[in-house]
Amino acid sequence: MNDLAILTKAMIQERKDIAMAIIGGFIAGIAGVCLFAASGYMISQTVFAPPLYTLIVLTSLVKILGLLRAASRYGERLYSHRATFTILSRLRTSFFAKLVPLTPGILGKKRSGELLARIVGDVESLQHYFIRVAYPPVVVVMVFLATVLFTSAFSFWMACLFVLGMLATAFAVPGLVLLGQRRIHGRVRQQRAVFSTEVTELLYGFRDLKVYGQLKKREQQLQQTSAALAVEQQAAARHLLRGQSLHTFVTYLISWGVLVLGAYLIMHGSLAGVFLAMLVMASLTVFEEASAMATLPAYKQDSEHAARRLAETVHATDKQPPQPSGVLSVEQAFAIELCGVTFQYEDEWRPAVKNISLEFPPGSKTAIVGPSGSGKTTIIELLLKLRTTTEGRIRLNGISVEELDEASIWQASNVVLQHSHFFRGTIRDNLLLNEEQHHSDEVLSAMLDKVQLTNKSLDDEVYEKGENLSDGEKQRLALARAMLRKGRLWLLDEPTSSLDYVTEQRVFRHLLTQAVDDTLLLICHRLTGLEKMDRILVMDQGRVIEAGSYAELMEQKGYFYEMKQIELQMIGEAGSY
Ligand SMILES: Nc1ncnc2c1ncn2[C@@H]1O[C@H](COP(=O)(O)OP(=O)(O)OP(=O)(O)O)[C@@H](O)[C@H]1O
Repeated sequence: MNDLAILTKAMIQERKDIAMAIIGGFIAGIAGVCLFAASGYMISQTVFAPPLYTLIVLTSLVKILGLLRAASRYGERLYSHRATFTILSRLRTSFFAKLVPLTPGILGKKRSGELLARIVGDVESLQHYFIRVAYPPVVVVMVFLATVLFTSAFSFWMACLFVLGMLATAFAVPGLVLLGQRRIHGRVRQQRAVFSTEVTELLYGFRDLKVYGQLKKREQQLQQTSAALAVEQQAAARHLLRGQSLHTFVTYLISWGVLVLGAYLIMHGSLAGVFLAMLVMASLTVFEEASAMATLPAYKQDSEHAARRLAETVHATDKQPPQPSGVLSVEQAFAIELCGVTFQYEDEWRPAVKNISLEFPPGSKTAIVGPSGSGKTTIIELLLKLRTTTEGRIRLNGISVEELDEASIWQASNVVLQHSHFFRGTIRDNLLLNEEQHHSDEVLSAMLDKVQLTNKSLDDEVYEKGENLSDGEKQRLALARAMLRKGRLWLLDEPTSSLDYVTEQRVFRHLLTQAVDDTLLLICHRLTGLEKMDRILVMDQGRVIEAGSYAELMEQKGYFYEMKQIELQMIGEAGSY
C-alpha cells in the first residue's frame, strides 16, 4: 500500500476546507497579480495626463484589489490551517489505533526513544505535506494559467515567456532542488531518532549510570549526537536556502526577460508602451507566488520519509487478520486448556515454551514455579493473547483464543504482571484505571486495607512510574487494582515477591477469599504457602518437569522437593543470624 495513502484519505475527508483554501489562494494570487499590474498601468497612464476619473477608477481598483487580496489570503490561511490540523489529528488517531494492538511486538523490537520520535516527530512533519506540498502547486498553476491568458491578450510572445517562466520556476528549479535533496535523504530524521533514543535511555537509566560512574561518558555521547544532529540540520537548512535563492534568481531573470522582450516589441510596434510596466509588475508578482515551489521538494521528501517510517512501524497491521468476535463470559470460572503449546520469540534460537499440554479446571488454583527464564511469564502472555503460539492451541472455556476478541480476554481477567505501570496522579486515579467500573471511596479504602496499604490514602500523590512508591507498595497497589476487577481468571506473575512474609500471607488470605470460585494461576519464586494450591507446576527450560499437589511433589522428592529444602535451609540460616 502507498505510504501516503493514509494521508490522502485524511485529505479527502477534509475536501471542503481544501477546496475553500484553493479558491482563497487562487483569488489572493490573482488579486495580487492584478493589483501590481494595475499599479504599473496607473503609473504609466499618469505620464499621459489622463482625465481625473481614469485616475480615480484606477486608484479605487488598486485599493479594492488590495483589500480583496488581504481578505482572500486570510481565508486561504484559515481554511488551509484548519484542514491541516484536522488532518493531523486524524493521522494521530489512526496511527495510534494501528499501533495499540501491535504494542507488545513493537516495544520488543523498537527502542522507546525511537518510537517516541516516530509518534511525535514523524506525525508532526506530515502536517507539511498538505500545506506545503499538496495544494500550493494547484494554486500556483491556476494563477499562472490565468496570468498567461491575460498576457496573451497583449502579446503572444510575452505569454510564451510567461509559460517558459512557469516551467522554470514551478518545475525545473524544484526538480534541481529535489536532486540535491536526495543526498540529504532524511538524515536529519534518522539523526533525530538516534538523539531521541539516547535522551530517553539517559533519562530512564539515570540512576544506574550515575551509580556505575557512566553518566559523564553518556553525556558526552549525547553531546556528540546532538552536534551531529545540528550538522545535519544546518546542511538541510543550507540546502533549502540555496533552493530559495536559485528560485529568486530565476524569477528576476524572467522579469528582466519580460522587460527586454517588452522593449523589443514596443520598438517593433507590436506592443503599446503603456503596458510594459504593467506586464513587468505582473511577472514579478506571479513569480513571487511561485516561491512556495522552491521549498516543495524538501517538504515533499520529508513527508514521504516520515510516512514511510510510520507505515513501517505499523506495517504488520496490514497483515493482521480481522479481530475475531468471540467473547468470554464472566458468568462462570474459566477452564483453560493448553494442547502441545510451543512458543518461540522472533529472532530467538530456542523456544521459550516447548510442547506444553495442560488442563486447568474451572475454579482451580495453580502455582507455577521454576528457575528464572524457564517460560513462566510467557505462559501468562500466551493466555492473555499478548503473544500467539508458534505451535499448538490454547482454549479458554472450550473456545480457542484465536477465535476470541483479545479485549474480551483482558476484560475477563484480573492480571498482575511483574512490572506494573503507575501513572502520575493519585492513588485513587491509579486504582480506577478501569473506566467501566465505578467504585466509591469506601470500597477503594477497604481495598487498600485488604492489601495492607494502610499507610496510603486515596488522595496521596503518585509520581510518574510510581517513583515515590516502594517496590512492595507498587505490588500491593497493583494487586488492589486487580482485586477491584470482576474477572473470573486470575493471572498473577510474582505479585508479592517484594513483600515480607507476614504481609504476603495477609494479602493472600484476602486474595484467595475473593478468588475462591475463580481460576487462578500464580507464578512465584517463594515456595511458602503453596500448600493451599490445588496444583503446583514446576517448569524448567520451557517444559513442565513436575506437576502435582504440594504433598505429592514433596513425596516425589524431585526438583520441587530440592527447591523447598534449599529455601528451608536459607530461612534457617537467615533466622540464625
Ligand atoms: N521479548 C522477548 N524476546 C526474546 N526473548 C524473550 C523475551 N521475553 C522473554 N524471552 C526469553 O524467553 C525465555 C522465557 O522467559 P520468561 O519471561 O517466560 O521466563 P520466566 O520463567 O517468567 O522468568 P522469570 O522468573 O525471570 O520472570 C527466557 O529465555 C527469556 O530470555
